[in-house]
Amino acid sequence: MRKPMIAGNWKLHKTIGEALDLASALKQETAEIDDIDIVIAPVFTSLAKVAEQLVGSNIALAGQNCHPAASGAFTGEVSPALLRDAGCRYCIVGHSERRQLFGETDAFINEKVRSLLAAGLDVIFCIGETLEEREGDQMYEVLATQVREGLRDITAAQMSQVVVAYEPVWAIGTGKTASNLQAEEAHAFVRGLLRGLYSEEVAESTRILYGGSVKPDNVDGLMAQMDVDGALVGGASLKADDFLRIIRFRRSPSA
Ligand SMILES: O=C(CO)COP(=O)(O)O
Repeated sequence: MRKPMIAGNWKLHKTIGEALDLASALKQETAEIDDIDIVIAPVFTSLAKVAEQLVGSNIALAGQNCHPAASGAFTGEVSPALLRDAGCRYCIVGHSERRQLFGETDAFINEKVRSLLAAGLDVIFCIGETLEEREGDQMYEVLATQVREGLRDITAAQMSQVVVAYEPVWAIGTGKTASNLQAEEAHAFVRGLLRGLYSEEVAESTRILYGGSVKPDNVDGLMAQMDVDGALVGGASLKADDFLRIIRFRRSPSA
């Protein structure tokens, strides 16, 4: 049984004060929840303060990005060890915004994954196709390449520290969620890739989150899909009420 994960990617939003307010509201309301992994990813400048606020909570902290190097002349970058030092347990890598807006390649993303794992952080590894790729029947090929290249040299044992997030680019910030069926098809395909690259055990134990316009009114249907193990939430994670409703998704009777 895979433990569900609900993660909030705050992207470039919120001052330190606003981040503390939201983290405090979430902490209060999730004190009793222990059957779901809850993660939030504020901007770098808020991490250390939010970490202090989250002590004693059920909420874990994630960085939104990192540089693979441990230290050095990399102006503007943050290393996995520094994220850990700031209180992070996770880091998001391979987000489509990083791939598209900052030109990140599969090879660079792979370097980050390896560096994060070596530093003892868990990885939320994002993949997803663009609308053009989907409509051009390239979706499966794109996902296969992203998984194979992004996870290159990651061992089966290390996969216990990796969560995959399927985020179709056309569904991010657009209000166009993938249908339950579209999400399930992609997730089942990704699980099949993990089966081929690793083993049945790795495929069955790795969590695959869905991301792209997850909202309170569509989370239940998505989470009812067999291969959807959680959500990576952007816009709706910025409001306590919405994010809490997503955390409290209704489980389908068979789940
Ligand atoms: O990119 C996302 C999470 O990483 C999804 O963003 P939205 O939920 O705003 O579509």
